[in-house]
Amino acid sequence: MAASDPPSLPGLDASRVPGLPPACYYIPDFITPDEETYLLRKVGETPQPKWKTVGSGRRLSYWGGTMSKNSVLLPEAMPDWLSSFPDIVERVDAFLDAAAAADTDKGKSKERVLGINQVLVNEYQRGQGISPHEDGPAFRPLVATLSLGSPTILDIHHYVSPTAPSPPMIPTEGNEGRAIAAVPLGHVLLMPRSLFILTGSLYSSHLHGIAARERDSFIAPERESEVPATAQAAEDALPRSTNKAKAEANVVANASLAGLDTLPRDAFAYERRARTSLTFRHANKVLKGGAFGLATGGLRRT
Ligand SMILES: O=C(O)CCC(=O)C(=O)O
Ligand SMILES: [Fe+2]
Repeated sequence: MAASDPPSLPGLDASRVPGLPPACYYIPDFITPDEETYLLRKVGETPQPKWKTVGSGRRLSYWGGTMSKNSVLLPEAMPDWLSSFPDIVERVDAFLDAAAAADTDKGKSKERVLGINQVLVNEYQRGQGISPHEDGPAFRPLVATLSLGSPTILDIHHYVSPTAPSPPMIPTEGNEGRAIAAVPLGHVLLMPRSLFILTGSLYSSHLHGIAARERDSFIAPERESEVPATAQAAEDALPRSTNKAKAEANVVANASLAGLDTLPRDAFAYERRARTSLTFRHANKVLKGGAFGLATGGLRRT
């Protein structure tokens, strides 16, 4: 597999988010509540100088190394809290290897499907988001994101062709001026402890972002069958959402994978709390020679 080829993950077919371009996958409860608490505590212990504040105040930190100006990873050892207990880096890598190995050809390959060499931690306070962006060609076109602390909704955006007739657009930031459609292509509900995997054309020719807002409302896509009569009692017990709430709610493409399809098709809302995400990825170019290479290679830290 060339570094730029999206992997095939046949073992994850049942977790593929329907109704979106190829491909993204949603795995609920990838870690336990105890592991979530532990990881949040360790992120909270991050020394101040390791944080970088960006955008509307969101903080981020890099583990495993930082990228040089010319997109080369300047490697550093992964901390124990990501590599030993919990063995989260190995767990994500092994999970993806197993998903690819369901395809017999790929099973013979010794190369890891992702081969995590960097973990990006994003910490969002209530109301903060991340503007639509691509993760870019410096990384293998497969990323896995673990969510901690609060649910959120991730939006998938698409570019509009410059010849499209007066499309509604949103301002672009660093996307070579390409216009982005104002209305996202789709939404994915990211619950705490879930793993979200983004690859293929969703990685390489779409954008993703999180709207800066304090509450999210969402609804499952239309279902083929109506709620069966036997579910009526359960349905009556729940507050019904108004038509207005339904019209304003984000239709979340992974509703069935997140277990929402067992509920009446109502609009749900929640207040966002602080959320931390851990994004596992593979930088394609890594500086060889560690500190020596750094001293002699003339690479500058970003
Ligand atoms: O917080 C997330 O789930 C997404 C983070 C992200 O897309 C990024 O940092 O590139
Ligand atoms: Fe991203």
